[in-house]
Amino acid sequence: MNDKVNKPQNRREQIDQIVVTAQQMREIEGRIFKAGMPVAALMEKVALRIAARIQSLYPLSNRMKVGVLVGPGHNGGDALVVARELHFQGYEVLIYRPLSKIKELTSYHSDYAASLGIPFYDEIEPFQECDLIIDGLFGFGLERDISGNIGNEIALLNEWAQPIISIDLPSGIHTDTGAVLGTAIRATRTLCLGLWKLAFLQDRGLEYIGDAELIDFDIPLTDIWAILGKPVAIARMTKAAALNCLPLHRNLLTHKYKQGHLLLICGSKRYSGAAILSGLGARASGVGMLSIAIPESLKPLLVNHLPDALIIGCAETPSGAIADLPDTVDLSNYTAIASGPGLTVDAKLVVQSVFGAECPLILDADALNILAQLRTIPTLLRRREATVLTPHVGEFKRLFPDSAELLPDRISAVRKASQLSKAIILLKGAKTAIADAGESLWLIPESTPALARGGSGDILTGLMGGLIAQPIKQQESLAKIVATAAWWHAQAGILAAKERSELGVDPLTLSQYLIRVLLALLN
Ligand SMILES: NC(=O)C1=CN([C@@H]2O[C@H](COP(=O)(O)OP(=O)(O)OC[C@H]3O[C@@H](n4cnc5c(N)ncnc54)[C@H](O)[C@@H]3O)[C@@H](O)[C@H]2O)[C@H](O)CC1
Ligand SMILES: [K+]
Repeated sequence: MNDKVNKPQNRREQIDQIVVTAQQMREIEGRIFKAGMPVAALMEKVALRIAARIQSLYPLSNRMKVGVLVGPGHNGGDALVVARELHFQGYEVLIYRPLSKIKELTSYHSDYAASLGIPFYDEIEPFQECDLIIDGLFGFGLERDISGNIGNEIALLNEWAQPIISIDLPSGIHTDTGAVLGTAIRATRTLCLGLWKLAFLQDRGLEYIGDAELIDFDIPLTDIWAILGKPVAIARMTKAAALNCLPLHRNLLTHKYKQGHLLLICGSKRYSGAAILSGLGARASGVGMLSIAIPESLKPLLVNHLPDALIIGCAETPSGAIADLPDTVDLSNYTAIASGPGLTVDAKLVVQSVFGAECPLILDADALNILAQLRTIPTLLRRREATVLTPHVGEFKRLFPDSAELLPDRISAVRKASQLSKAIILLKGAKTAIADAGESLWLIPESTPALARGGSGDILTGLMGGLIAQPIKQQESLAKIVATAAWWHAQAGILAAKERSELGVDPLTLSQYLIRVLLALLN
């Protein structure tokens, strides 16, 4: 066996990037059972790790009262094992079991818990005095809306103040789409079991999942690859994955012309700040050379803020937008071109003029709105080099109205648009998704609401353009480099929000925290 694959830190890094549907989880676990692992033994193994984690989060203190919600399936089985173990550790445990018809293995654990004298209830009232609730009603076996009495009791639970820890998924959340099926537990924290479920990467599940963490239970990588294949269709962008695409180490013999040359086309009289912000994002990327094409009248402003960039003054339209690039600009000089921030839709000609560029082209903001006014997909299909689009949902709907019908399932929507247009599409959101027609779909698992403000997208455009322009290790796909830029941008936002509060992450500050993220990675 290749010990590199099973070396713990490598294994855990690989596990952390994997995302599965309910069906894939079932098939992976089916391989484990087929290989001889008894279901009861796996439940015991998993649930003991859940119990240990809960005790570390909520150490026993003066007769802590813990309410355990037990559903009809193995999620309930897990919860019953946890209830038993907390009981033996001295917690005062109450069990809520609303359904009489339960799976056989779950019924054994239920009988044993009752034999220990743990009280059972079929209504939720008595749980109001609990210090902690453990939610084992439903896991990835939820098949339909939660209805009837359980739904009412969940609604009541959500109004109470005590913390709720959900096992595997918040009960009521669809494993794959993150949608609420009828009603759902609003968990303080969710302990996802074995492999990240797709719901954890969908915006919709966010407010029900709370803090998310993975409880690993040693699923062999070979069982995972056997079901998911390699490269996996959907991957979480993690620090380990990003490290390979970040400009952390430079060749000692390098010089500025070997570190890439980005052309940024941005800004207008109306939106001069966007040009500065995208320039700052590009500078933070470490790109060797940065050229910024802006309306001539903004030149003194840009030179003042970015003296290290080559500022190209362009002829202006009557509204103060870029009319066109000067004839002296030779697009073949650049290793990437990014266009969009602050352009306004009057800059139509210049955006069209770069579609022929023989280097990766990143389109954001008004460049996307201009593209949407043209025939989007035929225009993109004519490109011979990679095109990266970075729309938020509104821009996405204008660009790809058909694919947008799949929303709010963002993963399906962005994947379809990428397959139709052959472009790499980054769909912004609480869980940003990056789709490439042929490759893995990358998801950014963590972000912060602090980034939801004007200007942070301009930083991302510059950062991404600068990263793509650099000679990153060849074996990394462009989609992964795009995902790395989004991950880097989100990590800078998270770090800045931690130190300055969510209100303290203005785009200028954000650009300064980008380098802080690299420093943290290097130490
Ligand atoms: N499979 C394993 O080896 C392991 C599973 N783990 C845990 O088990 C659950 C998945 O268990 P499963 O029994 O398949 O599903 P659930 O526990 O989620 O139970 C659903 C159960 O309830 C029925 N049902 C579905 N929808 C509804 C509804 N709306 N109302 C009422 N009843 C409903 C359905 O028939 C199912 O039987 C997984 O999440 C883990 O927690 C172990 O942890 C690891 C090994
Ligand atoms: K649950």
